Amino acid sequence: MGQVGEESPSCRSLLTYHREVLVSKLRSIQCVLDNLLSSEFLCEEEVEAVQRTDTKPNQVRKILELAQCKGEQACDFLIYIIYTVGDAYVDLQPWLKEINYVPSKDVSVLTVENTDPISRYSEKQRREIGRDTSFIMSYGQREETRLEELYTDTLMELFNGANESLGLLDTLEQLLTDDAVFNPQGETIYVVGDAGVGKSILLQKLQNLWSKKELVTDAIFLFKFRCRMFSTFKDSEQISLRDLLFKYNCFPDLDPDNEVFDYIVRFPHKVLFTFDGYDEIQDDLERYNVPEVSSPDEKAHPLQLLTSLLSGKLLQGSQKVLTARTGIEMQQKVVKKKVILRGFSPSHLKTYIRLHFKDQSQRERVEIQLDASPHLCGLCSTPLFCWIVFKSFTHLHTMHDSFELPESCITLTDIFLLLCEMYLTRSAPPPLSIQRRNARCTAETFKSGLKPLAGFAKLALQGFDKGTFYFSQDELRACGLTEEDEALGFLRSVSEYENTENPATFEFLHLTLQSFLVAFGLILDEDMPLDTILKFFAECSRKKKSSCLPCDFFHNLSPKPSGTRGSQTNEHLQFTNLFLCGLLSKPKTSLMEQLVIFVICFCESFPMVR
Ligand SMILES: Nc1ncnc2c1ncn2[C@@H]1O[C@H](COP(=O)(O)OP(=O)(O)OP(=O)(O)O)[C@@H](O)[C@H]1O
Repeated sequence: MGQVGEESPSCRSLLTYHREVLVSKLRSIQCVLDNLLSSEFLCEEEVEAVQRTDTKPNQVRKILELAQCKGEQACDFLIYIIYTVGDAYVDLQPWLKEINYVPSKDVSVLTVENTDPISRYSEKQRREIGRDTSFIMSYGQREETRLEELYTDTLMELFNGANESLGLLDTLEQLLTDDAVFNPQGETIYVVGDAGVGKSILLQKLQNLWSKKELVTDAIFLFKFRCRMFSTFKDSEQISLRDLLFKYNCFPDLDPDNEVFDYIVRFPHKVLFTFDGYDEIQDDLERYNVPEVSSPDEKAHPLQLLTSLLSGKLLQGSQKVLTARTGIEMQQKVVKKKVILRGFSPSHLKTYIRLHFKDQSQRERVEIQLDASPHLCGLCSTPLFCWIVFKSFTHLHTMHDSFELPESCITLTDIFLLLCEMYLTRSAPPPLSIQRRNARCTAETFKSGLKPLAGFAKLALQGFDKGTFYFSQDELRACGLTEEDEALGFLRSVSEYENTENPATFEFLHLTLQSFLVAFGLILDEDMPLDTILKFFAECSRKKKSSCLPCDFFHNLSPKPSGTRGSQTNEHLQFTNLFLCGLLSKPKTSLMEQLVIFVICFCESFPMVR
């Protein structure tokens, strides 16, 4: 029997005294019925009789009557279900406090299974998010690394509204706390950082911790979005908030009464959102410039739903973490807390080296080389570049005994050339020891892999041209890329929920790689007159000064198909620009000249870059 103090009333009488509260607040009837049935307090016929009863309040009345007929233990167990499945019976938790409910020994030994749609949905999300976030995806399809084996903390600096530093965050969890909130009316935690500094991985870590219930938060639901997904909708498309949440994350099972969505609307603070890559939709937002939505039942364009969520017009009080590249400004009134990611500190870098290199001799070798090259060390503070350098080092070192990292003045272009070289040598069989000793010849590697490289360059260029980041297998084939090429590592597959409207399944490993390949393709194209490339620079710098809408240059080169929208930011063009400079710089001219001559001689073997 439930103990409610010394002179505690029986559970049976509690159900009578508090009938009104119970009738109005007991939701999730199915969970109560399932448990009363499995513990044999009710039989199948009685459960069916409840289900046949017309309204919810009448169903509750019927359950109360049945429990009271069955006796004290059945009533006790009914209250115990409400007590145990707290998530489902949120509204009745104050009532349990009011009656000072403490479960009796008799019912505590009985098993309660949580079959409530809300808890079930939360568990489903945790399972799916756990599965989706356990690996670092950028390692290509054939070589994934577990997040927990490689995730390394990075420097996270807090700022206030006046962009004054408030110091460093000690742990990832502090991101969600109220510390350093400079605008309590704001709704969004804004995380910014340069390309490749680890914004997406930070969100992935946060999501992974949540999936394992290791994140200190009240949120029982987590919805994760990549912002670029919001640009894939047609201008005229309108969807409901419900569809946005469930269709692009996961659907609640066995929820005929829409309880999950109703719960989200009633308890938004139980929801955590992560939105990655706000910079990727800046142009669309500016162009769209539409009023926000304030009703969760109203259909609207997904971009409207996004801005309404971020501002708190929809689901006010839900927690939202938004990432963007440095330089993208958000409306101050929306931001409650701002964090700038600074990449690896020297000690983080040491940890990352330890995690990355299991082989001690390789680890020591890399440490020595990094210590000797502050320039390389500086580049390695950006996790993406660090990963490329380490990955290339590991791979090329297994191919060639003599491989060392470039000693001084290594540039970003060198890093991306190294990455391409690594991918192109990947498909080669493991070298015999005699071959390993042969000197590494970068130009030969590029020549032998030029066909797929030209294909990827063409694909990258087409993507920039159309303002898309996703590619279908047909588009790959049209660029001359084979199934084997897909696995080289340049591309990774897109998560199934990110783009369900679109058959596209691939994206480049990272946008900076796409920028690099665009630059590579522009130079490789023997039909590309020099003045066009020069025009590119002029165009790019003019765009920088003016409105920062970068797509016009590409529009000039080829007309943009109707219905597509340019959403790259100027930064992607700036990266391409930077790589063009790098590839045309003196130290690289010999390699590029050899490749261009090679393309001209064997023209018919290559998918034309343009
Ligand atoms: N904290 C980290 N620990 C280990 N590796 C990391 C970390 N952060 C980033 N990386 C590596 O760097 C790569 C790029 O990181 P990420 O995609 O998160 O960058 P980003 O800041 O989101 O870049 P962008 O703005 O271009 O989207 C990851 O795929 C991973 O290999």
